[in-house]
Amino acid sequence: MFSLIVNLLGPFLHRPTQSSIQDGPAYLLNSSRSKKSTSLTDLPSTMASSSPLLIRGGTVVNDDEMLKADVLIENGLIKTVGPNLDAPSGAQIVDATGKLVIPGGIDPHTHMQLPFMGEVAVDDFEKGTQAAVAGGTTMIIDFVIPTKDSTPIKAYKQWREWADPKVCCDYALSMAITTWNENVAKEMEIVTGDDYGINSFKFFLAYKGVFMVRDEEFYQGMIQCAKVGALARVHAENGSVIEEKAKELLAKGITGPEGHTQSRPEELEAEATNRACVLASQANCPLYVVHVMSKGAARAIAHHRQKGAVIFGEPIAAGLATDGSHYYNKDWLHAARYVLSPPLSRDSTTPNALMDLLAAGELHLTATDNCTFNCRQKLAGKDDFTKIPNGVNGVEDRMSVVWEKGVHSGKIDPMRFVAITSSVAAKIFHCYPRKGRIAVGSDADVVVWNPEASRIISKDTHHHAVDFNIFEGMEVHGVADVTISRGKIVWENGQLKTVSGSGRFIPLKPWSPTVFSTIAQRAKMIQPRGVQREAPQDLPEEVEKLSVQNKSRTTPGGNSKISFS
Ligand SMILES: NC(=O)NCCC(=O)O
Ligand SMILES: [Zn+2]
Ligand SMILES: [Zn+2]
Repeated sequence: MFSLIVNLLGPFLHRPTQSSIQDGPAYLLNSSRSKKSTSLTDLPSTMASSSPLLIRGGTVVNDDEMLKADVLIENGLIKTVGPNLDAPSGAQIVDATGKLVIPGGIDPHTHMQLPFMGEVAVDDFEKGTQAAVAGGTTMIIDFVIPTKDSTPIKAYKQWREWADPKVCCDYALSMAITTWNENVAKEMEIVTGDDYGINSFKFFLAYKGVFMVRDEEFYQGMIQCAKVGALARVHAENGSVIEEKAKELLAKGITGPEGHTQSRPEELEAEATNRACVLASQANCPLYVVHVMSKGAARAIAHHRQKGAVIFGEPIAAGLATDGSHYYNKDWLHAARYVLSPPLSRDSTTPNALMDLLAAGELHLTATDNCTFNCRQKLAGKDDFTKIPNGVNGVEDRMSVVWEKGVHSGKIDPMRFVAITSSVAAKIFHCYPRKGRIAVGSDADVVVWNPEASRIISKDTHHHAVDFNIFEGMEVHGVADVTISRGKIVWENGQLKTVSGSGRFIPLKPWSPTVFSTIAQRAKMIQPRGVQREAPQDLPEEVEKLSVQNKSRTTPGGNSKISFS
């Protein structure tokens, strides 16, 4: 299969002597952030002093090229990319013959140790990032989610305290806006500054009473996003109608996990996605729709993009590889394991359709929404499906699932694979080419990917803390043989070699050019326009008389009491 792909892609395979970063963001090289920031002069001693690594004999794959080249890594960075490189003294050699050398995966949507629905997700920042690197992902973007009575900055500090000592690969943060007031607007501006490194905000249109915001709050939040150069992200479902439907189902005695999917029909995802796109256009704000689970939602995104809106669509591994038939399984626990929101599609053709849209460029990148609750935690909803903690695994298996459904099935080539698992995320979140590219000067987050190997996914062999796997028994081709994080091997020969806390926080700058170039220009074109007029004159006498008569006239059947003010 792989040799076939290489032959087909012959014209793309060139052999430059060296690749280089053209537009590396200078701020990353002289950052003056807190201890856990990304300054390259502030690497942990384990990394700074690690021996050079030479990856030999592989095919380097970026989102726009495939080339036979060796990759030399020193001090956590890619030092050289080129053919037949000499090994510096003391270098460790990684043999990549017959394999691909790809940028480490970036999962832009995870919830490690999220407190949610009365439970805390069991994959914490340590287990979650270990699972990530075991599957070839070397960076996650997790969400700070303030409760309604907290503040963005307080919550941000909490997330950093949770993550910094535990992460085994690099990570960044996105932030949810769960309430709206002047202080929130002010803190949004603060956290997009250098000291915090947030460049996207997520709005929930679901989870009423918990995280959900009203349309006017969402609209105001997006206006603020556009002002501070941040991307708006949205969980698009109609939370108010979902709540009503859930009550109806419970009243009819439907208490099992099948009620979860029936209370959240796909139309409610499509409606909210469409609404989010409309409101984003009104706010002239770029929009990123997380976990696109249905054809209707994808269609809404495509419709608005065709009208020129800047919108990105993110399907997740679960939605690409499983469907909603599980909710009707006779075994309650089996069905409950698949409860996430929006739910898996009940249309069994949806997973393939979502992959087709990724192939066609109508959807743009993949994530996981990794948010794991074990069987005991899922049982919190045994008498009422609305109490089953929402969330599933994915961070370990995403790369293999996307390879299987995309490349192995012949829908996409390895370059598109790199794009939708890594480079597009790096571009959207403004850390490209530091991340998401094999190039001189980039962070040495590199995976030796074996396109010929296959594995069977199972809870018995995965590295998550959770006690089941929604992909259980699935055979996937494409396996991470070696994962390198910041120049250190963290996964090899089926063994983790991680150090807790060795991952770094990656501050993300606002005004990503991938996201904002058209938005900024459009802002200039759509300034509100007033009309210069003479001051209104008094009405001519005969018109004045007529309007007095009209006021006193009664219509047949009486005057309407309806007021439109
Ligand atoms: N998706 C899900 O069911 N759980 C995590 C929270 C969210 O992203 O909605
Ligand atoms: Zn969500
Ligand atoms: Zn999520």
